[in-house]
Amino acid sequence: MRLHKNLVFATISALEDIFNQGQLADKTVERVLKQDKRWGSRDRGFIAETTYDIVRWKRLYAKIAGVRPPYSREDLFRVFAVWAVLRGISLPDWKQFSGTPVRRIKGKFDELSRIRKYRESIPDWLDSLGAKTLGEELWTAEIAALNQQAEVILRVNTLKTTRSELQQLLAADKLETETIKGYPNALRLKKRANVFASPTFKAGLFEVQDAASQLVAPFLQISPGDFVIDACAGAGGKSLHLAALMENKGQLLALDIYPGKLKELKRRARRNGVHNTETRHIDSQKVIKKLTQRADKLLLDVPCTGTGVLRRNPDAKWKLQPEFLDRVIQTQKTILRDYSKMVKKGGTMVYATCSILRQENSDQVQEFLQSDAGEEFSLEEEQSIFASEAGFDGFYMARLKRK
Ligand SMILES: C[S@@+](CC[C@H](N)C(=O)[O-])C[C@H]1O[C@@H](n2cnc3c(N)ncnc32)[C@H](O)[C@@H]1O
Repeated sequence: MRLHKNLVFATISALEDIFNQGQLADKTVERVLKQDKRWGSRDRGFIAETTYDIVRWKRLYAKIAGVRPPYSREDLFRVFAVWAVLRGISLPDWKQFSGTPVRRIKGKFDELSRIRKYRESIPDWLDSLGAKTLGEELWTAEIAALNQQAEVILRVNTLKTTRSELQQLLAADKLETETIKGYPNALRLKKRANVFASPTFKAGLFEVQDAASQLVAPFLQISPGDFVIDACAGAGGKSLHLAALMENKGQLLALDIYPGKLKELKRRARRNGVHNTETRHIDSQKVIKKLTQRADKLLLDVPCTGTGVLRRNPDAKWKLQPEFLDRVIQTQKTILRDYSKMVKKGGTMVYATCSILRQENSDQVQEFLQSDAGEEFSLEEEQSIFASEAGFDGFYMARLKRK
């Protein structure tokens, strides 16, 4: 592979914003990719994938390069050089790369690869917590799996098409896909591509959604005529799936504390041909109170550390702090206590996270069941999905029944 100056410089700018300005990796990459209209898909792919790669391996590469934050441009070029050397890419004779110690980089890599927190490029506190929570063996496998780049998985919008029809339409658009056993509405892209540019996406025939995430809506076991509440709906990834399973019948109420996310949900719902969904902004506790014992089915896809989705958000490894874990655990407790009141007697609730930490998952559910608010509930089924076992994102879901 030959390195092109403008692509490498664009990558360095992206890294500067992410590492030094604390900007989000996805938003930064999106912005940088708009800088030059002449870039083709391979150029864009290089910038996006290299940036993500270096974000993912930041601790390891910075240690090998011997640089510390805040990173100067020279530091970032050194980190970039480590990335290139470890991938066997020969460095061009630009002044930024002069004197790169290729043999030393390889030697340091071998030495640091023996220590998990460097090899997997994770903060000390997260490494200790993961090992304590999951046990050494599972954590070692899990963090390695969470450091792999996520594949592109689509969820077929069954309100508008079928899986085989979509597969054919995508193939006509040069997007080859394959089905995944055990995931009835999923298609895996054989080769990474920008699916959002496809007319099939614009026509609402699919959404991009990880296979593990596609298990959550069916886990709620909804029937078409149900009154369903998705209480932490965000921009509606799972609401759209719920609406499709409901076959546009019954009623789906999507709630969130951020009206901007609900606006995006409405836009996506229009594209998806969803007609049974209403959004409501939670601007006070009254919104929840008014819905007391109304829901046949309630989904609590609560805010969490996102430790199960590090494959797609590698910068979360650096943004996440122990204090955030404590705070989010409190938020989850409050949501479970207050929002569970919306479930009818005889109704069902699913509590879900994209975290692999027990503290946010089964511990929360057990504590809820033993509390006053959880008195009338019993646990019907729970499922922990690990990236190292399933090959998809890490997820947790528990289905509880109200007596
Ligand atoms: C894991 S995300 C939900 C993702 C969404 N269900 C999806 O599938 O795309 C959690 C959501 O909870 C929302 N949230 C945070 N605190 C909340 C609260 N107290 N009540 C309701 N929603 C809340 C966040 O804004 C965020 O959209």
